[in-house]
Amino acid sequence: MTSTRNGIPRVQADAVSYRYPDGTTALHEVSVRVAPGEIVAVLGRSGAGKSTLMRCLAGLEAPTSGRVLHDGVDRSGLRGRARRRAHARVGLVFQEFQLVERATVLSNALIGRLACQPLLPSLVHFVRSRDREIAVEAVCRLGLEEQLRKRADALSGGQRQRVAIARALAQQPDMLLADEPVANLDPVLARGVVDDIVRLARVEGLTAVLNLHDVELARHVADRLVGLRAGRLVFDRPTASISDTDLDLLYADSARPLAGVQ
Ligand SMILES: Nc1ncnc2c1ncn2[C@@H]1O[C@H](COP(=O)(O)OP(=O)(O)OP(=O)(O)O)[C@@H](O)[C@H]1O
Repeated sequence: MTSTRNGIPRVQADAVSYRYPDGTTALHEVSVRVAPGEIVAVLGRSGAGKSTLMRCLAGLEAPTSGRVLHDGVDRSGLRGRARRRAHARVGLVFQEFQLVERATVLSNALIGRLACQPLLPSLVHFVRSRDREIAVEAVCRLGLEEQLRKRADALSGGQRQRVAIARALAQQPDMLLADEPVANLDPVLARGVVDDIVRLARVEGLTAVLNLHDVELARHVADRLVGLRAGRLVFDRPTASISDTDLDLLYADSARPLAGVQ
């Protein structure tokens, strides 16, 4: 458990359980706290509940029981503009990039700005010059200035994911949540993109929570590792304190006992 100087985590899950409509319970009373500026990687086997936890932390799903607090506040009751503002504070990056393929890099980044606007201007795609500046700056920070006017479908996989990160940064979030952000990329590109996310998070003082399949990469970049197994929290500790044995047990066949892991 990590707390900030004033004791309030950037995001926390308190005894979060999540059950899908078909009855699958994906999370069982998971509690996690992430301090401002902290880089946390979520690990676990396929089906362990990583994406579900990410979606709960992002506020995209409401827990079946338990609660999620952002800066100490439960945002689930927010509606309208307050809700949009709250959502804009969390920048999301997904495996599938989710770009508008036929739009330019700049237009895709500008979508991040629309998330910060009141509903009406965003519906008519009204773009203020300040929004454009912020979007251009985000694209440049990802090293894509040469590609500003290119269409998203004309970019490589690594460049496309960088556009998705630029879109998230253009929201000027205080937290980045990246759910398998590099699962579609080769290992070298994957490392480059994750390094970019972490570098930018550190420079901007952003909190970052990453769901990563590559354990070594996670160990390399994260301050803390959260291990999930069959929807239950197995560990949540500083990276340096997680041993190979902890990781072996996290990924072991379900028939094997979990004794000794905490
Ligand atoms: N829409 C859904 N409806 C029903 N069950 C679901 C749904 N999405 C996920 N699940 C189930 O919830 C559990 C957790 O899934 P989740 O996607 O969170 O795991 P994960 O650790 O992210 O897996 P992966 O690494 O394969 O993406 C799994 O048993 C999965 O089958």
